[in-house]
Order: sequence, then C-alpha cells, then structure tokens
Amino acid sequence: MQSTITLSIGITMQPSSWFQAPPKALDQHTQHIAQQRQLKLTKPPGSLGRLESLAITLAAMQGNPQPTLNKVGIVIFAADHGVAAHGVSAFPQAVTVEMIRNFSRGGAAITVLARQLAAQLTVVDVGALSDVGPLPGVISRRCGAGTADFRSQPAMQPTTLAQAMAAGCEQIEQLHHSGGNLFIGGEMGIGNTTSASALLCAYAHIEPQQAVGPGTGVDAAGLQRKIAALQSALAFHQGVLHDPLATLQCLGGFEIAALTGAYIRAAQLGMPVLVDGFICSAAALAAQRLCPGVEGWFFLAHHSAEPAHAILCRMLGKEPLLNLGMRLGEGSGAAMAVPLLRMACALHNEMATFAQAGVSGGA
Ligand SMILES: O=C(O)c1ccc[n+]([C@@H]2O[C@H](COP(=O)([O-])O)[C@@H](O)[C@H]2O)c1
Ligand SMILES: Cc1cc2nc[nH]c2cc1C
Repeated sequence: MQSTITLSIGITMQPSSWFQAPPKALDQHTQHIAQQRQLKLTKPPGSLGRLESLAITLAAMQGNPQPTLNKVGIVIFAADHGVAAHGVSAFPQAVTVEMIRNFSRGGAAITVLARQLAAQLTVVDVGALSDVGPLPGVISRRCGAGTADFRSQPAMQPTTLAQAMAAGCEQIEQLHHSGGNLFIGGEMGIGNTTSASALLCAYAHIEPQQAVGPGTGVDAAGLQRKIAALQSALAFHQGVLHDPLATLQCLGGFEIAALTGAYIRAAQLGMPVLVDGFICSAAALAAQRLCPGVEGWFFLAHHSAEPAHAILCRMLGKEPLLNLGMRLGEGSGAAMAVPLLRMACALHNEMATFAQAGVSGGA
C-alpha cells in the first residue's frame, strides 16, 4: 500500500500510483513495415485516405503487420450523479438503473450493436442509486449510491475515486488476458454530461457557457441550470483544480473515473481504444492529464452532437472517424466505428501488391 499525502485543503492523494506508469510505446518497426506495404498495394498511394493511416497505426499498436480486430471488448460503466437532483437532465435519475436492466435483457442500442459485432459486452455498476442485484452480464463494483452533489462537496472521496479507477483497470486486465484486441468503453449515468462539462471547464480553463449542451435534451431553462451548477462547482472547488486527480475526484463521476482508469490501463498494456462521445472523451482527457501519452492509443470514434465535444476532440488532438449526429452514449458511437476499422485492416491485409497482381506503375 502506498502512503498518502494530505493537501492543505484536506484532500488525500496517493503520491504515486499505478496510473502514473507510462503508456506502452507503439512498435515503430512494425509501423514502418505497414507503411511500406501500403505503398505497394494496388492503388495510387494515399487513395484510401485515412483508412491507410488507421491500418498502419493499428499495426504499430498491435506489433502485428497484419492487424486484426476479431476480439472487441465493450464495457459499460454505469453510475448516478448527485448533481442530477438539480434539474440538469431531461430524464429522471431512475433511468440509470432501468437502463442497467435493459442492458442485461439485451434491449438497449449497445446490446444490439454488440451482437452485430460479435463483441463481448459487460456492464459494470460502479455506483447507480440503487443496487440492481445479480443480473446476467452485470457485475457490481459499487463505489457508492451515486456521487455527492459536486456543487458544494467533492463528488467522490479519494478512496471511492481509487475504487472506481481500479474497476476500470480490472476490466482492461481481464480483456487483455483473454486476448482482446480493441477496447470500447461506454457509460450510462443520468446527469453525467454536467460532470463531463465540469471536467472540461477545469481542464481547458473555459467558461461553463462554452462547455454545456443539451445532453439528453434539456431546454433553455435546463441549460441555464447546468450553467449555474457548473458555476457553483467551479467556484467551490477552485483551490484544487490545478491538480488533475483532485479535479477528477471533485467534479467527475464513478463511471467517468472508471473509464479514466480503463483508458490508462489500456494504454499501459498496449490495447487500442475506441473512445465514444462527450462523456468518454472527458474521461479520455482526464486520462491524458494523469498519464500523458495515453492518447497515442486512442481513436476518437465519432463527433458527438453535444456541441462542446469539438473542444474535447481538439484537446485530445484527434479527428473523430464518424459524424452521425449521435449523442446516445453507452459506447454506441464507438461500436459504429468498428466495421470501419475492420475494413481498414482487411484492405491492408488482403489487397494484392502491384507485383502480385502484375499491375504496372507501382512501388
Ligand atoms: O456520448 C455522448 O456524447 C452523450 C451525449 C449526451 C448524452 N449522453 C447520454 O445521456 C446521459 C447523460 O445525459 P444528461 O442529459 O442526463 O446529462 C448519459 O447516460 C449519457 O450516456 C451521451
Ligand atoms: C433512455 C436513455 C438511454 C440512454 N443510454 C445512455 N444514456 C441514456 C439516457 C436515456 C434517457
């Protein structure tokens, strides 16, 4: 066990932790081989656009000149948020637990997509308001019954933050052990766009007005309530917001912290990650702040319709693959991008070279 340090404002932190270990380096030799192969395939160089660099990057990530995505693991982290009591969502908080049941029964969007992809789907309850009890496909790693209201308290305690991050880490270790070659994190949590916006404000030093959006579909009055909640929270926690871990503890959620832990562990173990929409991207930014370089293992799957997602994408330095106007969460936008990545790999692996096909003019 690490000893802990207590900051002047009373927050206790680990001086060094598993999530500070550096991410794995991409395999540059394999990257070079994949680059050379792209130049030999029967097409004008560059004519497959981003599909070429996707295959090359996946080859470098997997250390395999013939990358494959045949074992995709999708993990949905679900939790509730204290701030949801303040009218920041278009839906009642009960939906989080109800959707956990829907995931288990196979009726949610992500469960349909996971079946289409033949992907393994796991739901982790990291702190919904109530405990659903044993359900098929759902595991319990509950860190509390929702977070505290972050307008006037830290959302999590140092111990529950650590627990949530460890729950994400554990899922990646299992996926890695079972030969997974792509990780998709999803989330479910009524009110979590407000938490994600709070993290964005703190990490990007922007104003609440720039960071909020409709989430599940709040009206103009709801948007004002989100702004007001963020203003209170940022003022209350301003003394700790220079610290990325304390920021996550004070403004995040259990599912966001679990995703952060999962993303960091994936990068440490060398597992490619497809990042979903607004909330997942906020977790990816937290991961990048805690463990710089992890973003080298991330693909941003899609542009969320949540307006401030564009800021997160810029901060992560990545262009999303798709733009379908989606804003569902659950990892659904990331799931939509899997066929695209698989097609990029198939082209890279199976196309004939100029020499093989007897086509002239090639490298
Ligand atoms: O992924 C996104 O970009 C996204 C954008 C808006 C809403 N969501 C989902 O909607 C829920 C949060 O919305 P809200 O309005 O309750 O904060 C949560 O369960 C998310 O999965 C997700
Ligand atoms: C029904 C519903 C499903 C969701 N899935 C992810 N977030 C969601 C929010 C709502 C409201």
